[in-house]
Amino acid sequence: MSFDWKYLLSLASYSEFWTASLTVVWLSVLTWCVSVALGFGVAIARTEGPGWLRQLSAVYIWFFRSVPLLVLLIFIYNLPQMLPELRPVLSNPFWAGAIALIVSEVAYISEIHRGGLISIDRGQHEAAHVLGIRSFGKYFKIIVPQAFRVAMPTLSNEFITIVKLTSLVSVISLSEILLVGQRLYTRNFLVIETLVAVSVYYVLIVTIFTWIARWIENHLDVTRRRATETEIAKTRFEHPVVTGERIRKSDIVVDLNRVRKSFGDKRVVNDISLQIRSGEVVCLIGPSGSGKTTLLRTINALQDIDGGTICFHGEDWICGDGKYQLSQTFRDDVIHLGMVFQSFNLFPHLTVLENVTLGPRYHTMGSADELRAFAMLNLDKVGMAAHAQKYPHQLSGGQKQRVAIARALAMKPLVMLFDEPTSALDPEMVSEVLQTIEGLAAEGMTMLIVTHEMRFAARISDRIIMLENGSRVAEASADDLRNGITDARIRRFMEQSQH
Ligand SMILES: Nc1ncnc2c1ncn2[C@@H]1O[C@H](COP(=O)(O)OP(=O)(O)OP(=O)(O)O)[C@@H](O)[C@H]1O
Repeated sequence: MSFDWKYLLSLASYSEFWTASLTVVWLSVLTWCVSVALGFGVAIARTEGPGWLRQLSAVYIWFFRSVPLLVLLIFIYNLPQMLPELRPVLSNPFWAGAIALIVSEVAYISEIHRGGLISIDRGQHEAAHVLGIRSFGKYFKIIVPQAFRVAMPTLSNEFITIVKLTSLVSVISLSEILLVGQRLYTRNFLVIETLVAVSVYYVLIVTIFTWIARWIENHLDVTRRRATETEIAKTRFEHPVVTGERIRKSDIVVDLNRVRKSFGDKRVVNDISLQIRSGEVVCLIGPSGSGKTTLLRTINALQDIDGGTICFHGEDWICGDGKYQLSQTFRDDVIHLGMVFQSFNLFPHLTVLENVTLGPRYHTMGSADELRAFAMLNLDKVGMAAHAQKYPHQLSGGQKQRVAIARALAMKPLVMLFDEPTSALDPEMVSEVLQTIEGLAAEGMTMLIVTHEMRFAARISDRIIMLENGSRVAEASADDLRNGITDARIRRFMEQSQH
C-alpha cells in the first residue's frame, strides 16, 4: 500500500482540523494563563504563607501531580453524576477539559514559580521592606515580575506540554485535533497519512507559540535594552535642603535601649544603648563580625531583637523584651528611615527613574508629575539625572549606589541608615559615593553609618562609636574629632584600618 500524498495535502484545507486547532489553541492559552496566575498564588502560599497554608499547598501539589490527567479528566467530566448542579458547566467537554487541565497544571506551574521566587535575592524583599511596600505590592511590583522572567523559559516549555496534553481531552469527546483525525481514519483507514496531518497541525501550533514565547522572553529581558542617556539642562533642578539647617537639636530621632541579639549561642549585639539626635552623623566602626550591621538592621526591623527597646522620634517603635513586637505605626513610619545597603538592592527590572519613584508612587506621595520631578531632583543631587532611563545593569557599582541613595531620599527620610555603602565597590568608585554622603551630611541629614572608611568616618562624623564582640567599647565625641581622638582603642583601630 503506497502513501497517499494527495489525501495528505487535501487535509491542509480540511475545515474541521482548523476548527479543532482553534479549540486546542484556546484551551491551551486559557489553561496556561489561568494556571500561571493561580500557580503564583500557590507558590507564594508555599514559600511565604503561614504553616497551615504551606501544608495545604504542599498537599495540593503532591496530590494533583500524582493523579494521572486522564483519570482527572474522566472524573471531572462525570462529576455531575454526584453533583447534578455542576451539569451546566461540566457536561460541556471544553469546560470539563479546561478545569481538569487547570487543576493539574496549577500543581506543576506553582513549582516552576517557586523556583523563580526562591531565585530572587533576599535583598529585593529587604528593599521593599524599607520602602514600606507591603506584601501584595511587593509581590506584584517587585518579586513576581522578576520571578516570572526567571521562570519564563520553563513556563513556555510547559505551554508546549499543555498543547500536547489537550489531545487527552478527546476521551471526553472534545473535538480536538486527534479526535478529528481518529474520526477520519476510522472511515477511510488512511491511518498514517491522517496521523501525519494531525502531527503537522500540532507542530504548527507549537512553532507559532515558540516564536511568541521567545518574543515575550526577549521583551522581558531588560539586559537586551539599549542604554539611553537623558539630556539634562544644568540649571533645571533646584536643590532644597533635605532636613533643614545643620543645627544640633535636642530631639532624639533614634533611641536604642539595651538592645540584645544572639544567633544561636553567639551574642552578636550585647546590651547596646545608643541615641542619635536630629542632624547628627554617627559612624559605627569596629572589627569584622563585631555586630555593626546587625545593630543597624535592628532599627528598621530587618533584624529582630531578643531584648531591649527601640524608640523612633520619642515613640515606642520596637520592643524586644518578652515577645518581639513592632509598634502599630511601624509599617507606616518605616518609610521615614532611609536605608542604603552594601549591595545596593536596586530593582533590576526597573529603570533608574522607576526605582526612585516606586516607593513614593506606592505611597501616593504626590501626582505622577510631582514625583517624577522630585525623583529627577534627587537623581541630580547624586549626579545621576542623566542616567534616569538606564537599567541598573547598565551602571557601574558607584552609580548604582548613588541611585540607591536617591531612592532612599525620594521617601523624604528623617534619618538615613548606611550599611557599609562602599564595601562592594571598586576603590576608584568609593570616593564618588562618599562625596555624595558628605553632601547629605552638609545639608543636615541625620545619619547612622556603618563603615570601614576611617578617614571618611573621622571627616564626616559628629560621633564615632566602636563595637567589639557585640559590645560598645569606645566612643569619640565631637570634641575628640575636632581636637584629636584621645581614646587609644579607637585611635589604634583607625590607624590599623588605614594601612
Ligand atoms: N543571619 C545570621 N545568622 C547567623 N549569624 C549571623 C547572621 N547575621 C550575622 N551573623 C553573625 O553575627 C556576627 C556579626 O555580624 P555583622 O554582620 O553584624 O558584623 P559586622 O561588624 O557588620 O561585620 P563586617 O564589618 O564584616 O560586615 C558575625 O559573626 C556573623 O557571622
